[in-house]
Amino acid sequence: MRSLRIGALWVSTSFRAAPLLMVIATVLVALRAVAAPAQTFGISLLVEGLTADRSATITAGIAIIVGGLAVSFLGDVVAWPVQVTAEERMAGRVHADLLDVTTGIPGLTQHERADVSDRLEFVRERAWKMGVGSEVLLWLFGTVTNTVTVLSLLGSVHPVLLLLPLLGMSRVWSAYQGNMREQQAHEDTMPQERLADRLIEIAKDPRTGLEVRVFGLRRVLLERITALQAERFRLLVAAARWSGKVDGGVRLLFGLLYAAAVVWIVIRARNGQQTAGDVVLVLLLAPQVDQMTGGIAQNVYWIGEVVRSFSRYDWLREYAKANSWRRSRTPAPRRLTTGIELRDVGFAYPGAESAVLSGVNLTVPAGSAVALVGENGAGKTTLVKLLARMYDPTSGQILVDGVDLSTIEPGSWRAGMAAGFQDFVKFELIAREVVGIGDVGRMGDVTAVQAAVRRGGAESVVAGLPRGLDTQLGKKFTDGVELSGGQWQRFALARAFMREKPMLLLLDEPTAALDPEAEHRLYEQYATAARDAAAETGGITVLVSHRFSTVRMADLIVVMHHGRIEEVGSHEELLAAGGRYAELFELQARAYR
Ligand SMILES: Nc1ncnc2c1ncn2[C@@H]1O[C@H](COP(=O)(O)OP(=O)(O)OP(=O)(O)O)[C@@H](O)[C@H]1O
Repeated sequence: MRSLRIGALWVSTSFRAAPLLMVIATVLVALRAVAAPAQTFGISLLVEGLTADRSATITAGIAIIVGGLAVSFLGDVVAWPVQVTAEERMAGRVHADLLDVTTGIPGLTQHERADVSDRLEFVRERAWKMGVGSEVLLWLFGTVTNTVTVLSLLGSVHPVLLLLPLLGMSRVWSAYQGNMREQQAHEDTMPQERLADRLIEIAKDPRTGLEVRVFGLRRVLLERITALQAERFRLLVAAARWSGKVDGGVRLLFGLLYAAAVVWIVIRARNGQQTAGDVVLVLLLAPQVDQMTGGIAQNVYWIGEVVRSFSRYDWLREYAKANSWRRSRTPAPRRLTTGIELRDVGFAYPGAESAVLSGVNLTVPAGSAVALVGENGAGKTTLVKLLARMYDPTSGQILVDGVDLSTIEPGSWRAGMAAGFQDFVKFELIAREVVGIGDVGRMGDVTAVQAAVRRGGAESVVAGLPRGLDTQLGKKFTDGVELSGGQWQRFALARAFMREKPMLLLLDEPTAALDPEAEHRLYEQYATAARDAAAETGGITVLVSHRFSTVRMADLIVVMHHGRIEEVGSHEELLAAGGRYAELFELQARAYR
């Protein structure tokens, strides 16, 4: 059942990529596959006509030879460009499909589970092999047509000769076994390959270059990479040796049988049991059989690769379907009336044994700004990710105006959300796009982009760019401008402020690269605007910061400790309570005095 589905996926993807071209290519391939054996048959007719002096047979023979030649010529001229274009379309289609399926998965679980992310990586890396699917499909069709024609001709001379292609198939078997072994070796050495690649990246990436040099890691990295590669090559070479030996033996055996068949048919002809035309036919067809089985043997690898690639792609589609949160259909509310409530929320990262959050109970009223504080690893970012619904809680519920977040359609929930993170992405685009993508629908609206730049405090950065908002950012481009960490961060903030009145604004240390004063100014400015917007939409702001001068501006401060909520209240309430918050606040205040 699954193999049928994979076969159908292969054929349908090929024809969907270039329908007309594939139909033309299929017809041409069929004609070419029949042309060579037909010409051989024409030659045997010609010989027979000449030896028996039958002009009708001679004419038929010549007509078939000339027809075959014409078809081969036409096929050679037209088929090539048609096939190349179809292949290009197929490669494009496969990459687009793959990207569509992968980015369509709404959650992040697939990145957390090593087994899933390994398979995902494997699908991506080997995607180009699906891209040759149309070529292999056409080849397969041509080979089947060619085989049927050759077999009918051989069988018409003597059925025993059908053993020849049958035995030739042992070459296909040996090639298949060899390829399976080599493929297995490749899969077995994937962890070493990936680790070596990662270490190579660390060794040469300018972003890691600083630490690599400061700590003198070059030698350690090189030794690790060499050891990993040596281990990999050892396994790969062992597999290649095995298939070389088996295939060589089988080919030798086939060659001997082929020689015996030729001798046998000549003896029969001398005894008057076969005609001269038959001998010619076998002599000319035997190399074609050899070529055919050799071709199949060589291409078995590619058939296997294409089938394997499509079966991985099929797995990905099934995985995406199972993780598409299809049942989350409720549209997100357009404005919040009560707020967000976390009811006994617990969470463990996929594949992790211990819980990162447990027993989290919290009510965030609509229109309020809440700050999450706590030591490193307390679970603040994790809570933010749950609110963005990157994952669902492993226990408990998050209720949005009383509706379970896990039932809300993820796209509509995120459409009402804006976010800025500490580990923001440096999108190497044009400055105006770097900000504009914060609200794709208004990306082209220059006024909106300028307003977001103002809100994110990025005006001075834009003013310093040679072409202002039209400057290409990033050093991968010849005329691209590279920014400092803080300047990139201001752009990330501006991006977060593109959506003017979000229902949920998540700010997870998006100002960590700014100096405390700049951060304070920015939040003061932002807080006033947010209050106005919140009155209209009931929007909630969730802020994570280690700076108490910022945190104190929030309506509600949540102190987290070891994945639990320890204290909740306003700045004044928490100071008066004299708990962890008061202690941490005092520590930080003293440091600044
Ligand atoms: N993707 C992940 N997979 C497994 N564990 C994770 C993952 N991300 C974070 N953790 C673990 O979850 C715990 C909480 O991490 P989290 O990032 O939520 O803390 P945080 O309070 O935001 O810390 P910080 O102040 O350092 O940003 C940590 O112990 C961390 O090791």
